[in-house]
Amino acid sequence: MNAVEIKGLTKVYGDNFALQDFSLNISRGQVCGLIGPNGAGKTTAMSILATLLAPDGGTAFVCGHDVMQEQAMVRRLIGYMPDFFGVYDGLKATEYLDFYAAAYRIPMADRNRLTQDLLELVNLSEKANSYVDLLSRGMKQRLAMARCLVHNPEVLILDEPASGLDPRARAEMKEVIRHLRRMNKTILISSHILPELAEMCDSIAILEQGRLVAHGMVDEVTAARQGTRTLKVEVAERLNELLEVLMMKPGVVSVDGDAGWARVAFRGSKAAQGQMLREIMEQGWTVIEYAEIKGNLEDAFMAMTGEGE
Ligand SMILES: Nc1ncnc2c1ncn2[C@@H]1O[C@H](COP(=O)(O)OP(=O)(O)OP(=O)(O)O)[C@@H](O)[C@H]1O
Repeated sequence: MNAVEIKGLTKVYGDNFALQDFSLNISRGQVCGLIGPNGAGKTTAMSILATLLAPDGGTAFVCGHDVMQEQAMVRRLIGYMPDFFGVYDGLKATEYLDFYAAAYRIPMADRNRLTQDLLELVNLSEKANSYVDLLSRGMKQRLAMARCLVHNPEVLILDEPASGLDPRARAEMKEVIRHLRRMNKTILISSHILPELAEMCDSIAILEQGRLVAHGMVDEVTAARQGTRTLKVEVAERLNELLEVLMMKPGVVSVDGDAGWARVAFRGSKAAQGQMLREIMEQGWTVIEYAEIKGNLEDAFMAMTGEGE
């Protein structure tokens, strides 16, 4: 049985598909990186898995339990770290963890040891008596990570745990995640920072506009992406309409718009690339620039997920 089984998940807001027929399996003990640009649907997928949001279609199971039908069970099995969270003023780090441990009904006699162990795990022991609102951002993120571990969950759902951290704080966060991996936790972790995720993940799933565009072991996805080129298509007018048209063209993997130009992830022959240019010109666009954005693999990944320039 997979630790996470997502099948055909769909979530619609008005006429915007936050998730469209999204399927993903994660085996036990695996670390899966969920990559995508802003608005791709990562938080939506994670909120559904965390039982906090109902999908409009599809199913999701955590260790065989249905997130819609067996919410209490699923909540015991998961540790969820949201992308935004608050900390309480006037609580020290130990009190903060103790509060959450009490909420999970951990016996009082065990809580002292538990909070100490968790603080050690996230390398915050020396801040045990510091007020949480006075901790640095990186420390708060690590404390939040400790918080989602109080009930020793099987599966961790970490929504951009490294966002906004400086390189040193990111490295510390990575170390914590490596440690959790060694503890055989199943982890779904989202990020914009693919190279960092690739290092610590077994598999990678790439979401674009609510759809899964690639999924596999890190090496497989990396190899498959090597055949993908990023094209710059600059037009004089009607960019938004062009984005929609391009999305329908053969070979186009994803599209997003920038200041006056479209960034197109394209997989296909040079002839197909030329054909695409001919078609958009025939459809009335004045194309100012049509060029391949060169870069290394990491740049290509970043471009694919809307982060590259
Ligand atoms: N409550 C909501 N009401 C309306 N639209 C929403 C709501 N929540 C999310 N969306 C839309 O759903 C899409 C997916 O959003 P989501 O937050 O899941 O993306 P994301 O990949 O987590 O992005 P980010 O990297 O910015 O956190 C976006 O287009 C977003 O605007």
